[in-house]
Amino acid sequence: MADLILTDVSPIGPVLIMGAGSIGCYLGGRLALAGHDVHFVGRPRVLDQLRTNGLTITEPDGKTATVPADMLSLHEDVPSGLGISLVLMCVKSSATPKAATSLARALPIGTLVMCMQNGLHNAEVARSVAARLRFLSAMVPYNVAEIGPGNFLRGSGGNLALEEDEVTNAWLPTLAAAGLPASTHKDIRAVQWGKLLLNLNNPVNALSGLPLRDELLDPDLRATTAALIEEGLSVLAAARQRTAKVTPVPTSWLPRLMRLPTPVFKILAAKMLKIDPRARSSMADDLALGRRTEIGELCGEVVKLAKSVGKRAPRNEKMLGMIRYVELTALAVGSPERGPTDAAELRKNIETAI
Ligand SMILES: NC(=O)C1=CN([C@@H]2O[C@H](COP(=O)(O)OP(=O)(O)OC[C@H]3O[C@@H](n4cnc5c(N)ncnc54)[C@H](OP(=O)(O)O)[C@@H]3O)[C@@H](O)[C@H]2O)C=CC1
Ligand SMILES: CC(C)(CO)C(=O)C(=O)O
Repeated sequence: MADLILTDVSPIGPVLIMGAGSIGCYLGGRLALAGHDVHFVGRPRVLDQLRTNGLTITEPDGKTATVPADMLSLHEDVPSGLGISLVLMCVKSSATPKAATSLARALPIGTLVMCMQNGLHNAEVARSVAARLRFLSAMVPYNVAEIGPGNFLRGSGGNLALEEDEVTNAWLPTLAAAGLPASTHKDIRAVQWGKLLLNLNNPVNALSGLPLRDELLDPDLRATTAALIEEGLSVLAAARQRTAKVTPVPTSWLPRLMRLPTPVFKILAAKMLKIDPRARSSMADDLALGRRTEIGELCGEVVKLAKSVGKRAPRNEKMLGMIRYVELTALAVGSPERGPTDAAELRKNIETAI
């Protein structure tokens, strides 16, 4: 039953979603449900599902709504001449250069592109290949998973964070009215680093083969993530890089919190555990589909920052190597050939990395 309602067409110009995947379909779906003219650029694999089933959005409280297939504007290439007023860049980081190039070929000079991706440098990378467009950074705090054909579930909470600029400030009411509350931030880099520290859980989640909630309830897996975050925090301190708080508790508390016994963790981290039991990390999706992951944009950034201040980050180096190995052997985690990584062994590997 549809609990959310398609509303009237809005006064702003069309929005283009570059990369119709989990995040793109959720954000674009919310805007379409609010009556905006949304154009989705994606792969036939995803677009065919949307053509057959429409686009369904499910919220954490179970509320669901569908944009019918005949109301979706789906494209395999970036369309030109539509007067696009905003692009949401939702491809994985490794796809940014190609996606930015395609956008620049089709869209007018100065078109606003908000990079909604994890990691730190997508906007700069995009600018370096497509300087004629206006790329800004943003951060998505919540998880989105495809739970059925064309059905995208937001599995956790939080508000979008956008790089502060007069143009992003102007978009806030529109986004909020579409159910996408957002705030703007002068120091978006600090926000991105805060999110990156949380994303150090992505490889642990991906290797575990478990949904996020189950993974966070395993003490060895939590301790593995805690070890990666702890190292990240010490590198950030050495580099004097600020991080913004992106969780209910300050990021610096996370290692201690995550090492608590599970019954205590369950109580103290109750808000953090408000995750749909089906939610998994974006890196788990990548490994399951045999795709390149964003490990270089996550653990790789900690390793790079450490080098820049004459240090090393052995735990993040180790995790980077482990994920690269899985990518190279291209066997899905959880498949009979590979199986999930043993939690206690993973913890030992990371905690003792030198
Ligand atoms: N999923 C989540 O819960 C969260 C994800 N993020 C971040 O958001 C970003 C997007 O993640 P997510 O939505 O999970 O990724 P998905 O892989 O689900 O979606 C991206 C889609 O874009 C497609 N694509 C890539 N390049 C192009 C192109 N040039 N033209 C058309 N389509 C293209 C991809 O196809 P193909 O696979 O063929 O490349 C894929 O279908 C990532 O940086 C991720 O870290 C942030 C917060 C939460
Ligand atoms: C929301 C979160 C932290 C979930 O792991 C994420 O960013 C991801 O899956 O990439």
